[in-house]
Amino acid sequence: MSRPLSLPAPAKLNRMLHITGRRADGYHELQTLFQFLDHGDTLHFTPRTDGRIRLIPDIPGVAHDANLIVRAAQRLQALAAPSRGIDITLDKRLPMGGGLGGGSSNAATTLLALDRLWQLELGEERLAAIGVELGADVPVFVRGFAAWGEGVGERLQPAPLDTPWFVVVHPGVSVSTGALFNHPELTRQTPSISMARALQGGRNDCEPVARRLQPSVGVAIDWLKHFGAAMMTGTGSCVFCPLPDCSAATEVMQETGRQHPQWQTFMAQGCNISPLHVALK
Ligand SMILES: C[C@](O)(CO)[C@H](O)COP(=O)(O)OP(=O)(O)OC[C@H]1O[C@@H](n2ccc(N)nc2=O)[C@H](O)[C@@H]1O
Ligand SMILES: Nc1ncnc2c1ncn2[C@@H]1O[C@H](COP(=O)(O)OP(=O)(O)OP(=O)(O)O)[C@@H](O)[C@H]1O
Repeated sequence: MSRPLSLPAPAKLNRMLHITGRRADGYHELQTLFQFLDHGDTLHFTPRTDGRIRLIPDIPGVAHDANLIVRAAQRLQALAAPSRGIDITLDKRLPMGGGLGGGSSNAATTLLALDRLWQLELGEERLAAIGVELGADVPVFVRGFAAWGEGVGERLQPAPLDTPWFVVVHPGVSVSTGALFNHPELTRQTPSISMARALQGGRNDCEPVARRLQPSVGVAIDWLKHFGAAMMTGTGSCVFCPLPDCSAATEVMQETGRQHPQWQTFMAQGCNISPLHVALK
């Protein structure tokens, strides 16, 4: 059997996130700065010739056909010869529903991997268009550059972000993206700003509602604020704090582990080119 193609599915952070409006279909218009982390899941792809799509292992609580990896593979299989199949092994490291975009990143890695392995040559624009139907964060992972995102996050332009180290905390609870976006107290009318202004620093409009829905999110943000400009990513529940270098991040991580052993904590560096795209080069 041939060796599998192994590719990363990195996490993303929303370095700021403003909600500027709500579309007729209920989705919210955002302005956000996306950045990748050099930390995430890994997927291993081995082609089959019998048209089967297999995922090993399935994610507990996520039905096979609901898994974004399987859905991404099915979308591309519809554009390929019917004999094209794939075995996909998933090493999951990212907490689910944590605002790190793990599911979207898994889907994007699958789209780029199968485009290559099945020689479809669809290109990133087409893959991003397929991806946005799977999840609002898929396009940024397909494009692979740190970005200023508008619309629902699908209108992207490169953003020259700084690349600090981060300590990321999952405070042991999850925030439902749907419940947060439907909450009556959500700020939905932040005036639009320029990317240049956003790069000077911003907030996450989802934070106050996330604190209400899951008070542990607020505890984690307030803890990390002792060390730097901590905030929440996406709709939570993960929170992050930028630190100047690896040793500062190590210290904060160790102190967090001592004081809050119940939280899941990791550290990683921000990257403006996705580790997926580096691996595919
Ligand atoms: C908030 C972000 O994390 C920013 O990066 C993403 O936009 C969320 O993306 P996601 O988790 O892929 O979300 P989706 O699976 O597309 O949407 C989940 C649900 O959240 C709501 N939703 C999502 C994104 C958005 N811009 N407006 C919304 O109102 C919708 O009710 C939707 O049914
Ligand atoms: N391959 C997958 N990995 C993770 N979650 C998946 C996957 N496929 C489907 N899902 C579903 O998607 C939900 C959201 O997962 P994900 O990890 O992307 O959330 P998130 O980090 O909050 O993302 P976002 O920042 O886009 O809101 C999960 O709770 C799960 O039910």
